[in-house]
Amino acid sequence: MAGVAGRLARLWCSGALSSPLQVTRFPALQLHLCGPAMRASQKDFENATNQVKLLKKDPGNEVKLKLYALYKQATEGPCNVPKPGVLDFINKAKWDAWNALGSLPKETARHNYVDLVSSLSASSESSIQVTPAADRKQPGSDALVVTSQDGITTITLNRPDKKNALTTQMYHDIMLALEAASKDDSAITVLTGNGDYYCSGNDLTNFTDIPPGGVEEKARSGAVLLRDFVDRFIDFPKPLVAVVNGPAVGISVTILGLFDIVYATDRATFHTPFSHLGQSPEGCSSYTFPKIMGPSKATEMLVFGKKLTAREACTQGLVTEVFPDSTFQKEVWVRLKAYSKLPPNAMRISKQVIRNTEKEKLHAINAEESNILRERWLSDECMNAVVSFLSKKAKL
Ligand SMILES: CCCCC/C=C/C(=O)SCCNC(=O)CCNC(=O)[C@H](O)C(C)(C)COP(=O)(O)OP(=O)(O)OC[C@H]1O[C@@H](n2cnc3c(N)ncnc32)[C@H](O)[C@@H]1OP(=O)(O)O
Repeated sequence: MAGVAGRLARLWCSGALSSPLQVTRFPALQLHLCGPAMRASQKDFENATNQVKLLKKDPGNEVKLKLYALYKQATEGPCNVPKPGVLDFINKAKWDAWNALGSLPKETARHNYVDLVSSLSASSESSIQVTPAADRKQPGSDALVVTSQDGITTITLNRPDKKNALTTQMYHDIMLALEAASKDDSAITVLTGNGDYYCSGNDLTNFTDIPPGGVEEKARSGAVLLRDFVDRFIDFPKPLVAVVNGPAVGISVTILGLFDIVYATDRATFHTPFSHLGQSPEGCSSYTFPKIMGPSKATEMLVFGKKLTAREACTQGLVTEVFPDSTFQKEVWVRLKAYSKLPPNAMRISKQVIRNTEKEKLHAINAEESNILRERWLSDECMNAVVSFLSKKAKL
């Protein structure tokens, strides 16, 4: 290793690697330096298919047909299915678009698809980063989108119409995404939301899916899920950043105490209405919040459900920095891209030094909070609050 590093250092100092033209003399390096503009890899393509799901603006039928045709050509080759009947308008339009690509090679179609998606992302003022290549299994549904670029793996909650409320499937998918991110080659991992909310917390309809074992069984499995979920945040080995793009509620707030950095738009609010819901704190907040902001401020939030503005949360240490909403995405991602270029092993080790002494304690607190919540979920107070929300009588 030292030999390779030394040789590279000498080459760098001699100027041999300073010009992009000269890089072509080093094929192994060229592999790492060629981006989508030169050749769209399978990873770029997969990532583009995920980016499409995050477009904010509907690109219109013509572009959607183009995307469809290029996708089919890239994955299946030239059109190979019978032409639909004239009255089957939609399928005929799709067939025509695909068929029009003739014998365009799969690789060219893949490249054109990536280019098209990239131009749409740039023009859609998406709040989501443009993100190629992610070498990972994608989650089971579109409600979570995982992308990787510039040394940053981004996990995006993508249920904007439900304010990014967390379904049971999403808890599982986030755990899988964190597991993959802990092992991938990114330096930093980000959790963020798509749309006007960061996250409205636990999806209250999760409570309606009662298994054959009844509500006790439901509460037991919920507590196991909660404990596993929070454990992943406690153990996450790399710098973990929350990009809080809007209001945050419930568990999406409590776990912020386990993040290394929390950036928030000035539009964000932080709300943990556990008493209103007949519930009790989770995500280790019964420990991290008093530690971060002192016991009485923590009590205002966790017991009395006081909603904090982003600036208040920053003053109290829960948020690292607040940005004006108009420049939030731009400023935050520029900052994170710069951080992601720092030596990843050093960052990982420094995080461990900061966090490891508390890990055991946090696991014990998580176990205790999950047990207490299991009881709370069976209480009349909690059941009434959930029924009230579901019957549209109550909102926070
Ligand atoms: C297994 C682990 C368990 C961990 C324990 C976790 C605890 C928590 O997270 S407690 C916090 C639970 N969250 C809430 O109580 C929030 C409930 N939601 C609301 O009070 C409001 O929806 C709002 C304040 C978040 C937003 O209000 P508004 O801007 O007026 O928007 P709508 O209410 O019309 O919401 C749009 C749409 O989204 C649905 N929705 C929002 N939040 C949730 C949620 N948490 N669970 C389920 N559904 C949610 C809402 O019902 C609307 O749906 P449609 O009516 O179908 O349009």
